[in-house]
Amino acid sequence: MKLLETINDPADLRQLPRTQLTPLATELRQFLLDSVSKTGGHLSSNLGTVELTIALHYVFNTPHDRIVWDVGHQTYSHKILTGRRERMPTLRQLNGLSGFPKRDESIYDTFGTAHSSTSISAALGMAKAAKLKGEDRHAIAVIGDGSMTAGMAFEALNNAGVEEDCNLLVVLNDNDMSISPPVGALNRYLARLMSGQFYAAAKTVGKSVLPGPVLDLARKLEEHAKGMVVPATMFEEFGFNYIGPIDGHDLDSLIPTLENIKKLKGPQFLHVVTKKGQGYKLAEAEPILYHGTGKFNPTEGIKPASAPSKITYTEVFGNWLCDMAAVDKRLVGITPAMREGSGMVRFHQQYPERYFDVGIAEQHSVTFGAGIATEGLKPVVAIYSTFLQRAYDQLIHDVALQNLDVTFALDRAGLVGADGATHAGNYDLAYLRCIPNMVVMAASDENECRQMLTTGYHYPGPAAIRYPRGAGIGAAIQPELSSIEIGKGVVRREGKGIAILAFGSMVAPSIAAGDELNATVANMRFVKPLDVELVKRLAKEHDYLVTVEEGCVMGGAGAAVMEALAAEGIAKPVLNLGLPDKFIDQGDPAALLASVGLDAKGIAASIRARFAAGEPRLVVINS
Ligand SMILES: Cc1ncc(C[n+]2csc(CCOP(=O)(O)OP(=O)(O)O)c2C)c(N)n1
Ligand SMILES: CC(=O)[C@@H](O)[C@H](O)COP(=O)(O)O
Ligand SMILES: [Mg+2]
Repeated sequence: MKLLETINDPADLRQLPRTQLTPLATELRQFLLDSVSKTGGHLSSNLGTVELTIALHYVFNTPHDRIVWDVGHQTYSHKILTGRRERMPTLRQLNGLSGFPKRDESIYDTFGTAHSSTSISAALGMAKAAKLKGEDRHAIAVIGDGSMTAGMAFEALNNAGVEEDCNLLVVLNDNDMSISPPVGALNRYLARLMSGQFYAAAKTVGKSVLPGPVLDLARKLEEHAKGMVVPATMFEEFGFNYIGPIDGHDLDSLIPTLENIKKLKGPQFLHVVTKKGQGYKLAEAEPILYHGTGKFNPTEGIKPASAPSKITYTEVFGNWLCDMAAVDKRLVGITPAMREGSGMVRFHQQYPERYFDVGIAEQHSVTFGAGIATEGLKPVVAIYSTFLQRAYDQLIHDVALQNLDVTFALDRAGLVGADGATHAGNYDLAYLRCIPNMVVMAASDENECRQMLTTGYHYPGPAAIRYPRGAGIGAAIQPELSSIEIGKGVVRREGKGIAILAFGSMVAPSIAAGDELNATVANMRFVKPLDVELVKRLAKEHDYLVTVEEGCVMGGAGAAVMEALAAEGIAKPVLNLGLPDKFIDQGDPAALLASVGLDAKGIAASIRARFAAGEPRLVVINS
């Protein structure tokens, strides 16, 4: 029997002699590779945290001691060691394991994560709560170097450093990578810490004291960290006891160091150095490619698609950005750490001086853009819908209130599939349309996306263009940079009785539903300003109105239509279709849409169900 198969709980792990941990790590890494190659998932980060995960569960008494994983995209080993090994084939699929920690999935998942940089705050809260309740436990935040760049992480450090009675351990998992190469001054600082003599010295110390007195090591480590290389690290200035850097793949360094730290009181900071993709040569060489993968053959590695696939919205944006930058020198492109995901690799190559990866710092990215706009340049902030949630006040206070000319390219709008509820861009229409000065557009196809980007770019105030993850309907894209009229929708299908007012990605399935019901279908294009004239006309010429959006129904585009009707004093039966008032977990995007009735069949069925009873005109439609 394989060692890994004997571990169904961290308590089993803690029974193993230390000598078995290295073979266990080898098995675990192989299991991870096999498993992720069959399901897809975040491979590079998980390969990098195998030893760290084993060491944390081995040394700490989980789940009594709390581990909070930042982002949580590196928790597959944690899932495997905490009783979920056999469910790994269901990872990131409908009704399967989440790709992130989830409190209702396991008692070992102490805090739900997926948006980065929350772990120190959450772990500090747990540590403080333990003190208040008189409970003796450790709280451990494991945070990557990329996630460490966010303001939230520093807000938490600032707070934690003075909480001297808290048993908080922050483990900085430093692999010198975000999704893309890391950026910024913190990265430089960490590189300086790592390049010092101390790294080698700490490893030697870790080994030489085994199995000697543990407190000795702690003292030695402290001496080294504080005196021999850097007088005081930034983390010590924050009030932490800084230990490291140590080799995060060396269990003989990790375990004694963690055992020592466990005995220390107050806020501790352990700096471990790991390699993204560790143990799988292809991922080590190309950690970005293997950051998030689909299914692949591990022997061959990820191969470029043989047949050209349909262009994605992300590519539409990336191409537009380069084309617009070529004709307008004022254009500046900003990404908060999502160069690849947002389609900005080519722009970075072609216009390095106008490209800004600001790190995982969504709030800063928006206000940075606002500052650039005040000087007459034209910032385009490319940001996933879900991550713009982080920068809501910046959007209102810094951009919209001053009516600054910032264009927001909102990728991953609507359901995103395998990442699930944490990453779904379901709220943007609702949270954007209530902000004065904003223009808010939802693209229904690739060409319209390009036109909307141009329209938003030329609009002299804040404008947001939302588009979904993946490919669109395959519309031909016109090369010119043409605009559309702001606040005007278009009727795409003339029918009778029912008018479907569709937004963005819901236009195509609404047309198919319209064909089935002989309904009129309008592509509304703008959520703000809404085409009120079109709404009035459709209301006048039809008996029933239906709004359809891939966004939350509450407060969304359909609500905008209802408000317009009320403001005009028009009473009309209206059905609002969109995402329900619940979080939707991971799964195949098409299946998820169908599950909430947002495919053509579901739209038609909802319309029939809503308007059939006692509505004679529908008898005509159905006949
Ligand atoms: C608030 C937020 N912004 C962006 C992301 C997208 N994202 C996920 S992982 C990641 C890189 C994180 O780097 P690091 O913490 O160093 O972990 P690593 O991937 O190196 O293991 C980014 C940018 C996110 N999850 N949350
Ligand atoms: C963990 C995380 O936030 C990212 O890695 C995210 O999963 C990327 O999503 P996309 O695959 O949609 O770019
Ligand atoms: Mg990293």
